[in-house]
Amino acid sequence: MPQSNHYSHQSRSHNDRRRQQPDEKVQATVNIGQRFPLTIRRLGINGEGIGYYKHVITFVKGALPEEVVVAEVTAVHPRYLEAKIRSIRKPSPDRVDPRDAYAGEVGGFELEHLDYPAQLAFKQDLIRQALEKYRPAGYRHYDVRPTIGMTNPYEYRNKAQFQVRLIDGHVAAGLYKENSHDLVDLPTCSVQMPATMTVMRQVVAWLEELQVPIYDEEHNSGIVKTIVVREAAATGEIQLVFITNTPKLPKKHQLLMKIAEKLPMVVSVMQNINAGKTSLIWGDQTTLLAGKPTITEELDGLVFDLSARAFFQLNPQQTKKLYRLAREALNLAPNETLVDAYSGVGTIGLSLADVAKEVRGMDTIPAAVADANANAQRNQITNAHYEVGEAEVLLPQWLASGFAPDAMVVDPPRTGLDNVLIDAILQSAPEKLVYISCNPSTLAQDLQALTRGYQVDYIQSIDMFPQTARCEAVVRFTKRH
Ligand SMILES: C[S@@+](CC[C@H](N)C(=O)[O-])C[C@H]1O[C@@H](n2cnc3c(N)ncnc32)[C@H](O)[C@@H]1O
Repeated sequence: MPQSNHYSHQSRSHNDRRRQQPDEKVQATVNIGQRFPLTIRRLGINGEGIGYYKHVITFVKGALPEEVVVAEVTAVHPRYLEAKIRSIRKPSPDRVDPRDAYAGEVGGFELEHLDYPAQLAFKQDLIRQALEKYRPAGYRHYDVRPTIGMTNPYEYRNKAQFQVRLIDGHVAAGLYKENSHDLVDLPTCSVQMPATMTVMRQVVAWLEELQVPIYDEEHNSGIVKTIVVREAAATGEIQLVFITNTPKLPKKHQLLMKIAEKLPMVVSVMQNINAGKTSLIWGDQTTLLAGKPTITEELDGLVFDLSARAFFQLNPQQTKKLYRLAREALNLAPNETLVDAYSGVGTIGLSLADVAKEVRGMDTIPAAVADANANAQRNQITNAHYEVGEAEVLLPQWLASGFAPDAMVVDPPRTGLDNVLIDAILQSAPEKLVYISCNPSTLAQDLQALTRGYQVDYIQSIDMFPQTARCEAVVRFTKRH
């Protein structure tokens, strides 16, 4: 789970400046291990409770607004403190017991102790907080709509990518503790689609039973490093990938026989070879062990063949809602051309191709673009085309060659839009503009620039990752005339 820094509501340059100016007063008066009572005022962008100890902003993991906790300092930084909860003197009425016992230990469960309606309110509020920090003209009038949640905010993730290690002589599969390589075994996981966990745990049990050598990071020995299980929600097909240290996978035939006999939903078994000590999970070479090389997913009538490395949104139920929001916001006419910028495997643009004259998209990852064009073909879509390149380079080139899009959807990574791209958007001024954001902070910054040429009609947040602090939003703009 990617983590942004605590000051991510502030401008990047401001943030850097603060880091270069140590506040010696804080360092001199506070020690690691020091304890004090603290009233929590709000949640930060990573879901930690925020309080002020002698005016110094203090981030307390697991604490909730309105709680009074005894905080114990775990890190002293030039301008802020990090702390853990020692005890809770006054709990929040929104505090609930997390379903996953390990929720506070590994990334991806930052809000599991917060009641779901309060999680949704937090995500709406994060956007408001970010906008207030930047104060773009007229921000107070923005219509920041209540976050669209899930009826069941569990069992939504279609993919489990778990590290495999030996712990006390037993095969464990799970996630690392934050900022470490200490593995936490996950026998259950409330946010995973149930079949992904059934397959994961069964395979782990067979690895142990057959005594398949498990990777040992310290000695760079052993073989199985990671197991990836992905389910196509619409068809129920599952792909299983063994990521290994060597091309050889001992007991391969026994494993494949057991999988064929006991796990009929697994229609694709792959092996990816990633040799040696490396921080990368995937290696370059992927081979087919059994079944077919892809699983078939469907989204709003479109079909996608997903290979092991292909990107696909992790929450299929909410992805449908997200793309419908984009469709409503763009409200395309049949004679309009659309740019799908930061297109990934083309799912947004392809889902809109039926209501557009032409879709052009781009992404920096060649494999994603190849998938996008293959996905277009697979669905007999002839008016969509994807190119490899940076949005900030390709869009100006397209404009220079006379292409004048009527509509544009941008879905950038957490870093937001490049300034050159913002200038190109303002210059070409497509009539319709929709921004899909996964980071309220950079969204707020980009809105400041975009409101030179556009007005914000509304900001609709949608919860793509319940139980986490991640926040996604769709912004609809209207061009200023
Ligand atoms: C949030 S994902 C969007 C994926 C896609 N729109 C979807 O719905 O699945 C952001 C994408 O932007 C791509 N990307 C990152 N920097 C880029 C750039 N400068 N120009 C174009 N694409 C970029 C990444 O490769 C990634 O696929």
